Amino acid sequence: MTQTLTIARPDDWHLHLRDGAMLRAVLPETARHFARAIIMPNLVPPVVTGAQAAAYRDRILAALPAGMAFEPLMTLYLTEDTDPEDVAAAAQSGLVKAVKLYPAGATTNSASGVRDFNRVRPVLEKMAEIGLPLCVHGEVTDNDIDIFDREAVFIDRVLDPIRRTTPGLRVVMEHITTRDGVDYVKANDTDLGATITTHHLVINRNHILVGGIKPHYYCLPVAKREEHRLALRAAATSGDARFFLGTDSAPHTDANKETACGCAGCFTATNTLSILAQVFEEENALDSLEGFTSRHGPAFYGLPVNEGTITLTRGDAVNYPAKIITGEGEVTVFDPGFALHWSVSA
Ligand SMILES: NC(=O)N[C@@H](CC(=O)O)C(=O)O
Ligand SMILES: [Zn+2]
Ligand SMILES: [Zn+2]
Repeated sequence: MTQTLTIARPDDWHLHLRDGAMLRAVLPETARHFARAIIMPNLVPPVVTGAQAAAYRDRILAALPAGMAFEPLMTLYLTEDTDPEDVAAAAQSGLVKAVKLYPAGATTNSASGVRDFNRVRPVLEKMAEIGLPLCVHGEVTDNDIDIFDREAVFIDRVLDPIRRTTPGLRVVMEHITTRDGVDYVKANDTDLGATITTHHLVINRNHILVGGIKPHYYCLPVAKREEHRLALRAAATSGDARFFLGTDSAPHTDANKETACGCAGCFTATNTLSILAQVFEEENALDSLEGFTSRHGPAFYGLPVNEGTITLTRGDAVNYPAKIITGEGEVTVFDPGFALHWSVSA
């Protein structure tokens, strides 16, 4: 018997599209299945102003192949020089749906991020006033904090104080990787949500390191112990609307991944929905998949659920390319380590 599942067309609430030739190559991988995505602003130079976001949005739409529909939901990269009035104008025009906080040095292209959180206080207060969400890369950057502890320490030292001193600020904890992140979200009823990636539901830190180093499993925040992966799977499949899909699909060329100092990021746009269907099936939670991929995110952002649908069909092994060819070089598609058997059709 063929099993099928039709759900509202998904959105991706955390996506890296890059620019130029890379953008042209990776955009169709997302637009094939997703109606909208929150577009991360960590280009070089970063997307800081409303004018830069408008120009980036135009470049994304120009890169979209004919016949494909996709709506980029733009974000601004928060710096210590960000002008609260520029943020407010970009939000009020409908162009910008969130502001992204990168602690300086935490991840790819975060050098222009925030060092002194007091300096962005006026922007955060303006955002709380107008209801514009803050998307947070939640890791401290202190040298003396172990990389596997950086998310939990960020929650205590940075995130919780920001939320306490900025009542009404709506926050998305991006790509949570720990039980601590799950618990923090669950302990707070209002103004807080979290995205969970596809790859953090599949890999733990052993996958990166056991049997040889696997650069294509290296991302930030780095995958943690198995108990944390299980906490993420429980949260994603629970039906709790505070948790929603942000793939964090983050293309880097193989040359930049397979090297002595490799870039962080997993490229999952191509096979995310097949992987997620399998994860939710394994957790006996296929009826919660639509909430995670298509309903909880729009609810948090105050946007309508997409009208279109996609259908997932369980059948023979699904074929997907091992690599995407781009004008900058090849990009390896995330390998979940098991055969996939849910295919996607529009
Ligand atoms: N997740 C990653 O490992 N990398 C992202 C940046 C980010 O989301 O932190 C990237 O832009 O490559
Ligand atoms: Zn990040
Ligand atoms: Zn990211």
